[in-house]
Amino acid sequence: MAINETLLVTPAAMTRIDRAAVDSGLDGFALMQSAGAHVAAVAVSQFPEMRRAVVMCGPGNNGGDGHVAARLLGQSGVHVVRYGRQPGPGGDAARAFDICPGPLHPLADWQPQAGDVIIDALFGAGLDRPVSQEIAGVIERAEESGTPVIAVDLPSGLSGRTGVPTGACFTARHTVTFAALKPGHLLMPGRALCGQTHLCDIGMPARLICSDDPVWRNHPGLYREALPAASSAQHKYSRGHLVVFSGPLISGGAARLSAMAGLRSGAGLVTLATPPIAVLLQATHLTAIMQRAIKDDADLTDWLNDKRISSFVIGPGFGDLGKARSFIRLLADTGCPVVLDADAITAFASCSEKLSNLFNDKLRLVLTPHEGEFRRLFPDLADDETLSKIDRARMAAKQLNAVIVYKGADTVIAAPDGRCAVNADAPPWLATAGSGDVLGGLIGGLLAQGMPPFEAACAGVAQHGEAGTRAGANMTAEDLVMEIGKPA
Ligand SMILES: NC(=O)C1=CN([C@@H]2O[C@H](COP(=O)(O)OP(=O)(O)OC[C@H]3O[C@@H](n4cnc5c(N)ncnc54)[C@H](OP(=O)(O)O)[C@@H]3O)[C@@H](O)[C@H]2O)[C@H](O)CC1
Ligand SMILES: [K+]
Repeated sequence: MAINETLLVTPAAMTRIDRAAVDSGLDGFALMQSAGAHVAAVAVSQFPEMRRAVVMCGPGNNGGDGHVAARLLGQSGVHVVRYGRQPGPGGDAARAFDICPGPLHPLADWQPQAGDVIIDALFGAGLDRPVSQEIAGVIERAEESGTPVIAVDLPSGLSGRTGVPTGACFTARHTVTFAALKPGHLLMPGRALCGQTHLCDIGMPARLICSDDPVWRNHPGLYREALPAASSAQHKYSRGHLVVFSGPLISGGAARLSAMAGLRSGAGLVTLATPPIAVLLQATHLTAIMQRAIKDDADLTDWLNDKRISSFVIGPGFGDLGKARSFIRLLADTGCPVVLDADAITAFASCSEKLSNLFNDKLRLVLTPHEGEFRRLFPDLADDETLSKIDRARMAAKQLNAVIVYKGADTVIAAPDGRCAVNADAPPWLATAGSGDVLGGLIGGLLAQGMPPFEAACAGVAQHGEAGTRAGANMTAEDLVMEIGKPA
């Protein structure tokens, strides 16, 4: 018996798991009884002031969980009213319906009353189309009346695969789900529509909660063993040398944030490669970070003969898109890991194939696009509404032979071999100017210390979130940088 807190299981995979459980001799009805009991327990504990449990039941097993919850709530003295559709004969849901006393009213009859709490057991993993007009009307009434909703497995209307509603959708205060989370519980807007998600153990054996195409919640198990270990035998060059490219006079701050983040991540040295015109200005701001004046391709080619450089970050505040493209071509020839952010991503807008040819020797390219930058590079993927953010990131990673860090409140990290993680632990105040520059530098610094790209990206995203949490609301990107590398 278990839950898996780090594996994300699609609704289709969860259906296969359910089937495997029953095939292996487990009692499907017992799983449903346990699911319904967890729902009832959340209702009672979260809404002690509840006057009426309004249990809305759909035709499938999600509805079955609802009938179980209704029966248990009734037995514990809660006033229960049930709405919805009777399940077809023969299955577990029919059994749950049969043993739950009291009438089942047509859904459209529900009129909100003070003290109502809705238990939404209309659709869960089986949702495969937009909800009907009738249900959309009920959802609207629930919203207008402010009636709190507890969703069973998923808020009805939300795709558990994509995290995007198929049409109208409940907004839940709590969602009670079972055995493992689905992508839709973490991807936006799904995570917000779920409210607080409770992952409950219903007795599914741990050996069955698996996937042949795993997507993970970002967690230390993905990168812990690859983290750089400080040793007394090291000198500064052996701890890695990160180079960050600075833009012109007006936008040099972004590269400074990246450089500081790289240094705080543990890299031994960080050098800003700065256009000559901005060297003096940057020098007034820098202490531990070194500088090298780099005017053009010739300067850069000359410098790149120095084999003590370990990784590069280019893009934050860089400005000149043509220059970015030609610099990136030169960086590709070094064989070192490279992080492309901001302007370095935009530099390949609608011509991502030019980039894919440059880094196809081994995995050493990391891109950190936000939504707009991703769309610029991959307009077809961004516009394909059948794809989830996970699908998009994975396809982009494959196309470019790169690790894609598709940023947002639900940052997705994908590698070309299909490895994929969703980060859901960053505080909302990370969405602030300069925060992305910090992330790029942090990942660049971990790469400089020899971490492989997927692990460096997962660790960088996690450490970025942890630093944000320590820095607190209203932090600035400067505050964020100073929290990197501090103990949790
Ligand atoms: N994870 C577990 O271990 C357990 C999960 N349980 C619960 O089971 C549901 C999944 O149950 P399932 O019967 O597979 O699916 P649903 O109840 O979500 O949907 C049932 C059918 O509804 C139809 N459908 C789908 N979308 C719509 C829509 N928009 N409008 C109308 N009808 C819709 C569809 O059937 P059709 O024949 O009409 O196509 C669905 O098949 C899971 O979410 C958990 O709550 C178990 O109880 C315990 C174990
Ligand atoms: K539901």
